[in-house]
Amino acid sequence: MVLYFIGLGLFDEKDITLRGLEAVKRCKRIYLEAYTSILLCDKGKLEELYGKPVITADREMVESYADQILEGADVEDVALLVVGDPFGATTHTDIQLRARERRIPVKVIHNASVMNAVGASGLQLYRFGEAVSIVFFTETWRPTSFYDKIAANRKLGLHTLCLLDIKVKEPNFEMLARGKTVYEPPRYMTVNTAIEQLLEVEEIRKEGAYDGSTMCVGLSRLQADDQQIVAGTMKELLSVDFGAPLHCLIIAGDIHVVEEEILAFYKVT
Ligand SMILES: C[S@@+](CC[C@H](N)C(=O)[O-])C[C@H]1O[C@@H](n2cnc3c(N)ncnc32)[C@H](O)[C@@H]1O
Repeated sequence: MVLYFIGLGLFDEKDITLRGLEAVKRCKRIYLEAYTSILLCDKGKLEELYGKPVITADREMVESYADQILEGADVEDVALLVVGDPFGATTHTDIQLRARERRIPVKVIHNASVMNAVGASGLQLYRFGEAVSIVFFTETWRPTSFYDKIAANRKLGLHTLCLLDIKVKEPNFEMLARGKTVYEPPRYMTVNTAIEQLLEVEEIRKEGAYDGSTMCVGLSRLQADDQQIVAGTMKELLSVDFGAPLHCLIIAGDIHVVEEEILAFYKVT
């Protein structure tokens, strides 16, 4: 029997591949990785399409309770559905390794992923450096490891794909202090917040990795009918409304003449 990792694609229930759908129909148990799906996927619509129940697996379950998912996968097919591509920016290494240890065959059914932001932006894959994640700053936690990576990329003239934070299952700390566990609604980082944070870090580090005049491309809701791709300087993009989730950002390095022509179509108006 098989443990399937099945990509759901970038937007809604219609983006699963035919190969993915056939595999889902064979599976006895279907788990949905909750992390990005909370913002994008209507579990009810998936269940209607598949004609069977779908179990939400939060990150904790996927990472720490992989055994629950694997239980019985040696006698029946089990699927783990992941928004985007199963291995796009997350590798699910732990559950894969445990499946292999138990000699459960693993099959991956790929799909479109946030990595398609590269092509969608008109910038060229081979001119990209290391991707970074930008997480929400809090009063006490303002990690800036992305700064050095962006600086290194830009020194080499390379573009940087920035994945933006999603907060799921975040406890309300006031309630926690009163002994009650209540979760905040899920939230996602906008292109605007990402740029504000980036500029704040540049203001502190002052190493000139980028500034308000650095060319960027903001992308939101890729694959949706109302997807947005807008090119402009950091300062210009600050006032663009990118709409509903999800968002990501590309910080351009040196822009090739062909890339320039495509970016002109996406230029902020
Ligand atoms: C961990 S990554 C993506 C993982 C997913 N497995 C994949 O392959 O796309 C999640 C981040 O990618 C970006 N992202 C995902 N889907 C997107 C979309 N449709 N449009 C714009 N950005 C997206 C957001 O910044 C989001 O926080």
